[in-house]
Amino acid sequence: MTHDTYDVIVIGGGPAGENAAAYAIAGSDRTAALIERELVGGECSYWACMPSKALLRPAHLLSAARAMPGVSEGLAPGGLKRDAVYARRDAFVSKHDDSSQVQWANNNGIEVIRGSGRLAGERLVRVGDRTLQARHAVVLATGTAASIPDIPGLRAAFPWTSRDATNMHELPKRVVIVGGGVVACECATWFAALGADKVTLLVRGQSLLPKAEPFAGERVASSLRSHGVEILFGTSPQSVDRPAVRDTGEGKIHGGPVTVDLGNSALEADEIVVAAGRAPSTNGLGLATVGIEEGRYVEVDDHMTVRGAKGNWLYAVGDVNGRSPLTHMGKYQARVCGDVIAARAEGHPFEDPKYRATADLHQAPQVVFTAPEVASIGLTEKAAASEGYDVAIAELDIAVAGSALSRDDFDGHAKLVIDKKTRCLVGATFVGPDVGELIHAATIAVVGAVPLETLWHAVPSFPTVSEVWLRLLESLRDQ
Ligand SMILES: Cc1cc2nc3c(=O)[nH]c(=O)nc-3n(C[C@H](O)[C@H](O)[C@H](O)COP(=O)(O)OP(=O)(O)OC[C@H]3O[C@@H](n4cnc5c(N)ncnc54)[C@H](O)[C@@H]3O)c2cc1C
Ligand SMILES: NC(=O)c1ccc[n+]([C@@H]2O[C@H](COP(=O)([O-])OP(=O)(O)OC[C@H]3O[C@@H](n4cnc5c(N)ncnc54)[C@H](O)[C@@H]3O)[C@@H](O)[C@H]2O)c1
Repeated sequence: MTHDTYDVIVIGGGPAGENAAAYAIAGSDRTAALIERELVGGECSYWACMPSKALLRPAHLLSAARAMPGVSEGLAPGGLKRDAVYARRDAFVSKHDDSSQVQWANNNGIEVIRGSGRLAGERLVRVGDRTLQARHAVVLATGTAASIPDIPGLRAAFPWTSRDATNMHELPKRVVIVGGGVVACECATWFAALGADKVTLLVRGQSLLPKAEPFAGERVASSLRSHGVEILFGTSPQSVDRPAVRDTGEGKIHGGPVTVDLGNSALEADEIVVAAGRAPSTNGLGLATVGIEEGRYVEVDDHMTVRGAKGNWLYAVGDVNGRSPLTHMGKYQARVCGDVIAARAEGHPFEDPKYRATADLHQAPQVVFTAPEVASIGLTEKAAASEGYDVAIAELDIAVAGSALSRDDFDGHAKLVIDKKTRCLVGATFVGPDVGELIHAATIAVVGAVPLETLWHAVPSFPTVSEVWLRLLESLRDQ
């Protein structure tokens, strides 16, 4: 057995782990090991953000082209060319070859160790038959995995998860999706756009995207329906039956037809996709060896230090801490974490705001790449009320010169949530084509605590979709 010592050991080489390692040793002679059991780059690069957005973008472009006189007439008949879309997606996931990310790590002084890492006591990590010792810090960045609900027959039916849906090579003609959250809505969008005959969403609640402003879920539902997607609210599978299950590989149809019992009725499909949330990848991580409970999100303070572990050497960043399961917020936490590790290692004070994650709980932006897109930052009206804010609301359809020019069928809606006491935004939501590009202005207004009186002087260019800001501010002039 060999013992190796590093200044920093990171378990999990997704976007959060990579950034924590890089920031913790940047500009120093500290050493870092990054332990990864699959591919460096993590879920985001190969099975989540990148492939899903690569599948969705062609659908958005085709829809915009179809709505534009002078362009639509020149389009070839039929829909998207599936093989070309898959080929571009495969390029974005580097055909599941992580050598360029390993090269990036090496160029930044990080040693990549292949294998499954687990804690073995204070500052000790086991990987294979090696025991590694950390001088300064161990960072947990192991992410999450898809949850499979405990529905009789579901697991045995070998359902698709988001890994298969994002890496699909075969299109199930009839597909049932369990869930009504972000993954379910994005998946339904690309299945319909790529030519599935029947897409059915089984939503146990009464709305899509329940964490967003209600109008967002309503607009996405109405658009999905207009593309032939059936949405069954208040519905959860009672049991699932698939007599012929085959391990055909990722993104290939996993056997014969699936029957989903809905209680009063049954549905038959060629594939069932589970999009019912995520669970933290902490089982087998050895948390018990340092007194932390396994199988739960790892709780951290704002420095990303794990609560309950003595001695300020154990950190957790990204999805595994459950604070804000988005790539950009995991990377933000990783930058904070890396800077804190560096400051502690060098004996510097770390009182400055850059050493504390303050934006990931209530000031996180998110773009859901459905058609229409849903872009939001901060608190919804309901969340602001439950946080005790007395709020003013500005809300209107996005109907400005810029939107009319961008596409003939532009249909969008915007809402601002303003704290009456400070006259600053605490939340904003935009729904419409390409509104993802509007959200950073709102993020700056929320995080920068820019009062309405100052925002008035931030004049949007004519004719852009951003002119909606002027309309929203005008609607607040008497409040
Ligand atoms: C379908 C889908 C689409 C998404 N789209 C977006 C999007 O558009 N934008 C966005 O911001 N977010 C999106 N997300 C969320 C995003 O993928 C996650 O927030 C992000 O991947 C979290 O990064 P992470 O580094 O914390 O974890 P991960 O990316 O999950 O990486 C964790 C890594 O740790 C490794 N690992 C786990 N346990 C061990 C161990 N014991 N030893 C060694 N290695 C281990 C894993 O193999 C993995 O590589 C999407 C998620 C899904 C499912
Ligand atoms: N564009 C993006 O930013 C993006 C895209 C995809 C995923 N993500 C992130 O990835 C994470 C996972 O997304 P998700 O959609 O899987 O989770 P989610 O929490 O957004 O949605 C889960 C859905 O599954 C349903 N569900 C849960 N258990 C169920 C059960 N037993 N039976 C029936 N339905 C059940 C819930 O009611 C909910 O509708 C989220 O944090 C999301 O923000 C982000």
